[in-house]
Amino acid sequence: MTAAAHQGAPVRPRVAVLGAGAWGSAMALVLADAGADVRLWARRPELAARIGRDPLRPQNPDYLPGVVLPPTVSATADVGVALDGVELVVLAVPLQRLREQLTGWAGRIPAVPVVSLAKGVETATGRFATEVVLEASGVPEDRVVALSGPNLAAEIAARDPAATVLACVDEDVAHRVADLCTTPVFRPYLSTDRIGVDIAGACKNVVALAVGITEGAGHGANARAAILTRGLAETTRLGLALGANESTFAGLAGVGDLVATCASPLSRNHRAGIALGRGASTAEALLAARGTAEGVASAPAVLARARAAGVRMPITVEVVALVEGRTTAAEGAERLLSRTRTLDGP
Ligand SMILES: NC(=O)C1=CN([C@@H]2O[C@H](COP(=O)(O)OP(=O)(O)OC[C@H]3O[C@@H](n4cnc5c(N)ncnc54)[C@H](OP(=O)(O)O)[C@@H]3O)[C@@H](O)[C@H]2O)C=CC1
Ligand SMILES: O=C(CO)COP(=O)(O)O
Repeated sequence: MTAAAHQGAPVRPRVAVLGAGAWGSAMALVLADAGADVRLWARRPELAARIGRDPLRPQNPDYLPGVVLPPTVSATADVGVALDGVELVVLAVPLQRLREQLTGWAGRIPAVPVVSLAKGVETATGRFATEVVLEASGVPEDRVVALSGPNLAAEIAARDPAATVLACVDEDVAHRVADLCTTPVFRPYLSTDRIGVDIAGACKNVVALAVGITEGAGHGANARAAILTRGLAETTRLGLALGANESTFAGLAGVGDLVATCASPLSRNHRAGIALGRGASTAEALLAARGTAEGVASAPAVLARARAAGVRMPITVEVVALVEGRTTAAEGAERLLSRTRTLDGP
């Protein structure tokens, strides 16, 4: 027994956050505020060193400039150190890099709940985030949790109030994770629709690109609302075809995240979309995003998955054509407006 436990001091749970970008660092802050000792893994040793330079005031200037993390967050570039003795693992690696990281960590992830933060579709396989986690880590489905919702990292790091969804086929596991990350300003809701939450998160980045494109092309609030709403309709259609619950798309991970991402200048996908709408190339738009804009790589994979399932996603079709340099924003808008009349709803 430790000296602290002898003296009756509460033992803080230990958790690992693997990935020290904006979202991993912001979630490290949430988990520490909720009472955990957090090991934040950075892939670059120099970033781990920079985060921990003043251990009483850890900071990640690369991704959350100006934010002082709680002193119960420590950074390391050694994944073994990060994972030692933890009761929760949080994966905060961008989706296109997730499989290679998980493969490298094979056999090292302890038998605890594993939370996936990524929002996207793997280009090579068409797999959504928790599908990649299941395949690449071997962690059983009843321990894999998708966390998604309107959660712009900079606002979370500023301790502005937010809500999120924790989805796991085993609701008790989602409850356990919620116990570890609930704070006075961060409120998780629970779901058992893991795949629905994943689909909602991946597709909202594509819709955020489309809304940004509309904005960058100079169109107003009516056009943006139409793209957001019809983007949600096609996302819901894909979700239903892939076995998700319709209610997920009306919830925080669906419409909630769309509203936040499509309205906020903090969203990297939104910023990339605005650049594309103004005529920038995809490479220029990715620079304008200033961070990971998952929608750009994910859009073709979403479309491939939709086509395989026989689902129409006309907005995604136009985003893909623009990202691949095969059309302009104006031509895309014209095609969307002249489509055969259809019913409203998914
Ligand atoms: N930021 C946000 O507001 C939110 C993000 N998300 C999702 O979270 C996920 C992570 O995004 P976020 O933290 O914002 O990303 P950032 O752009 O802030 O950070 C990128 C992270 O990816 C790492 N990285 C880059 N290349 C590789 C590689 N080859 N292998 C492993 N790691 C690599 C970077 O490490 P290094 O510094 O060493 O290059 C860094 O930790 C995304 O799927 C995103 O959609 C979800 C909700 C909110
Ligand atoms: O997912 C997010 C907010 O919920 C972050 O959006 P971006 O990746 O577009 O910045």
